[in-house]
Amino acid sequence: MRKIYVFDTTLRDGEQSPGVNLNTREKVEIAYQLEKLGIDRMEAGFPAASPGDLASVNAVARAVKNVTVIGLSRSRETDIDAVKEALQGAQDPCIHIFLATSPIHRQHKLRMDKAQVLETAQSAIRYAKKYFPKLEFSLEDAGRTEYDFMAEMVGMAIREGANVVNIPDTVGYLNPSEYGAIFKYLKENVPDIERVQLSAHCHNDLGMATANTLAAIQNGADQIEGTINGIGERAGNTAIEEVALALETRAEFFGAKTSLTLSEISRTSRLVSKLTGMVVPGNKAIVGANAFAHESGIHQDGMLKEKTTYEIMTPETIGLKESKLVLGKHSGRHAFRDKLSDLGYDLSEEELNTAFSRFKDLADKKKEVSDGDILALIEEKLIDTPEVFRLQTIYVTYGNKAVPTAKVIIDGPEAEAIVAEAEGNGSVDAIYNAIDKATGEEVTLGDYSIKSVSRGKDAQGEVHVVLSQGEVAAQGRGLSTDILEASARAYIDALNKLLEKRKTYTKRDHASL
Ligand SMILES: CC(=O)SCCNC(=O)CCNC(=O)[C@H](O)C(C)(C)COP(=O)(O)OP(=O)(O)OC[C@H]1O[C@@H](n2cnc3c(N)ncnc32)[C@H](O)[C@@H]1OP(=O)(O)O
Ligand SMILES: CC(C)C(=O)C(=O)O
Ligand SMILES: [Mg+2]
Repeated sequence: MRKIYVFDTTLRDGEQSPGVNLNTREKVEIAYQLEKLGIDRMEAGFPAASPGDLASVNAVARAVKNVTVIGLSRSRETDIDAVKEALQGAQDPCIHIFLATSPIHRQHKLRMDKAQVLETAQSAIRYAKKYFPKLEFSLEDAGRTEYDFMAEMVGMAIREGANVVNIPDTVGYLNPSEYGAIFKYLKENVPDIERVQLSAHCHNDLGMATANTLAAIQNGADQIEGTINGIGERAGNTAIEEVALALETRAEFFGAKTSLTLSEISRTSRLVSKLTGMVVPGNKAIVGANAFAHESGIHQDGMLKEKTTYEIMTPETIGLKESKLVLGKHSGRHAFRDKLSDLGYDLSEEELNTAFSRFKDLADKKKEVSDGDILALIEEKLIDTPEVFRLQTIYVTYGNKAVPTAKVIIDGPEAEAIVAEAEGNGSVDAIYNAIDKATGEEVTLGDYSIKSVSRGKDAQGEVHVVLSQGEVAAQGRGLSTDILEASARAYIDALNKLLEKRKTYTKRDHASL
């Protein structure tokens, strides 16, 4: 299996993401984690950019031991001197010099012709080579550079002693076949090309960074450059984790591998996201929260029967504990039963069907149904009290300067709809007064409490009430994404239990008479 070297530039190109600014302590923390991940080379920053970046690169250079530490430099002696200073103390230092080669950059940005670009790069490499045995040279915007000029620049870099030559698609312009073709062309047309490693550095402007990087590997690239989570300038860089997992998962196709410790990927991703403040989208390949999560019933059923039906990689590979079967409105009975069994419930087919239909009602109202939701739903269902009264509808009118009113429609003992309206000193009080009117029962509210049983804006509220009537008391519980509805449900639940208890209380009383 061919080894592909990993050049991580999270701390340099990644930090160029608008809004990201890592201080020295944060850079060192990420650097230690990258070292654990097993990257081969780490670009720690651009020392000429600021004294702070120079100091950070130096701190990283002194901290990590098993990784080549790299500093970026323009083709200028002052920048090279800054890298020299920054990499003092590094075990294995390397300088990375770049100069743009495309006609657009030559004409508009550098205002140089081809000969000047060649000469500027050549003298920079020559100067840097006096201090750095290891040197990488990048042809910035190589992707939009003429083939023959690219070959000329690469040939010059080889003769001047570069160890790695990087062919960046700086603006993410190319497609995989075009990018792959560049590597093939250079391999076939540049004398002594085998004396250097060729590197791929892609940007994701058209969403093709990973595909382009893989195309480069297929066409002979020895090194890939990228960042964790694909962060970076504009739409970002190639996401290292994507390339590493593509090579791992399709090893038979690519015949190449990185030497990353893949089980550190998830941890590294979380750290980079936390310290850069760049949130990883849920659907991001490999490290997104949904990358190993399944919500649809058909997929969950497949997963429960055989994981390879819907997972081409295991979550354990990247250091996650397990895949997630998320219960939501698209879930089916198989996943629901599995969740209940995890929670310690073994329901009969009939109980399961009832619980499942209540779960679907809840799932229609909530994005994700949590374990807490399910426990509440099941426990509520298992208490087998006849529903003398059943809540149909509530309407509440509330204004901080008006008296709250509530209207309830309740199915009564004969399944008849009873309508009642009442006022109260709050919305819940108005609802409870309306229920009292509708049911004709005189009860005393002893206790009322409310708590959230799940998280987020669409969390379910669980209301507990205690009602009493003479010596008989009963507690009830109501669950809903709306706390007023949960309050009404709890009240009616307690009332039904109270009526049931009252029957046995009266019988026992009569028996003892
Ligand atoms: C594709 C990439 O990711 S390249 C890396 C991009 N990263 C960064 O730019 C982050 C760090 N940069 C910085 O802090 C600043 O740009 C500095 C300190 C490097 C330079 O700042 P300034 O001296 O104020 O110059 P400024 O950034 O405005 O302009 C860049 C200058 O460098 C020149 N330049 C650009 N690339 C190169 C290069 N590879 N080699 C030599 N000169 C270059 C430009 O032509 C321009 O020169 P000019 O001033 O003669 O017109
Ligand atoms: C500095 C170079 C390698 C770069 O980041 C790019 O061209 O994208
Ligand atoms: Mg870049």
